[in-house]
Amino acid sequence: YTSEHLKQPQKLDPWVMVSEAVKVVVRCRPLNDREKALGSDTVLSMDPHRCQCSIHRPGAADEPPKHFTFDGTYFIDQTTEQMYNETAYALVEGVTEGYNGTIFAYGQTGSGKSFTMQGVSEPAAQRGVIPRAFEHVFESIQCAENTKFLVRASYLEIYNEEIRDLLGNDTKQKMELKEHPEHGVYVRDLSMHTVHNVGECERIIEQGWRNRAVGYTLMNKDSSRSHSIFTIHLEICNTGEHAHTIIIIPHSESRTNLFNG
Ligand SMILES: Nc1ncnc2c1ncn2[C@@H]1O[C@H](COP(=O)(O)OP(=O)(O)OP(=O)(O)O)[C@@H](O)[C@H]1O
Repeated sequence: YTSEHLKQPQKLDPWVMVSEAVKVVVRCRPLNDREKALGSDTVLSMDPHRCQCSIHRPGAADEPPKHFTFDGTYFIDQTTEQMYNETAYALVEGVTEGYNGTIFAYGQTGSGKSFTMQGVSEPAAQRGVIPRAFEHVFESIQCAENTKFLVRASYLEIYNEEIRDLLGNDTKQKMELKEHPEHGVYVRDLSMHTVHNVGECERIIEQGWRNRAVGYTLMNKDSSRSHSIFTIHLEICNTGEHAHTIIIIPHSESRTNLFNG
């Protein structure tokens, strides 16, 4: 977080919510060119061993910093590779064993959600959580013996509190949210697409990305209204178990090609 974020303290409140099933990690991005040009201070420091981050009030050197503790802290010099290996790896591995898992990126516009989730192709250590999860799932499937997997993907967008199927025949159609007594909340008639390899996953996510509502990159009221959920559903044949991982993809129209852009 930079001094600009501190001007909106309500953005900092709901951080600490840790239980056995939920892990919260925080990542700090470097100052961007605009912030450097404005002469902004870096107000955050991190102690990775204590998983603690400290925020200093800009221009108040005498004031003690405020400390917040997380399950993991990633400062500007740490990579998505490191973060994936330490936080996401076990969750995705669990999915291939029949557990559900969710990776959720939360943060103010421009804070680095897309950078972390979709990532960049170069350097390789900064490839995103999503392409890493695809590779991880298909590698695990190939290594599994005596087990067959059916992998399907769905992709929806919530915009202005309306749900749309980004991979459906009519991507403008408003979808209905339903609740099943056993399986919980689901979107009726959401399309599911079988995928056989990483390349197919990447193509399908690109296709959905192009179908998203546009015009909400800037830090304005519309930005917070758009959320999208990409889900990989894994059906494991020999046990009859069903599992799925849900990956929330942050909104951004600035990246036209998720994996090569
Ligand atoms: N860890 C990082 N290292 C280097 N650059 C980063 C890092 N995190 C983010 N950036 C850069 O900061 C800018 C904003 O990041 P990004 O687009 O990921 O934000 P966002 O949270 O997805 O924003 P929005 O909600 O508006 O879509 C981008 O130019 C991105 O490349």
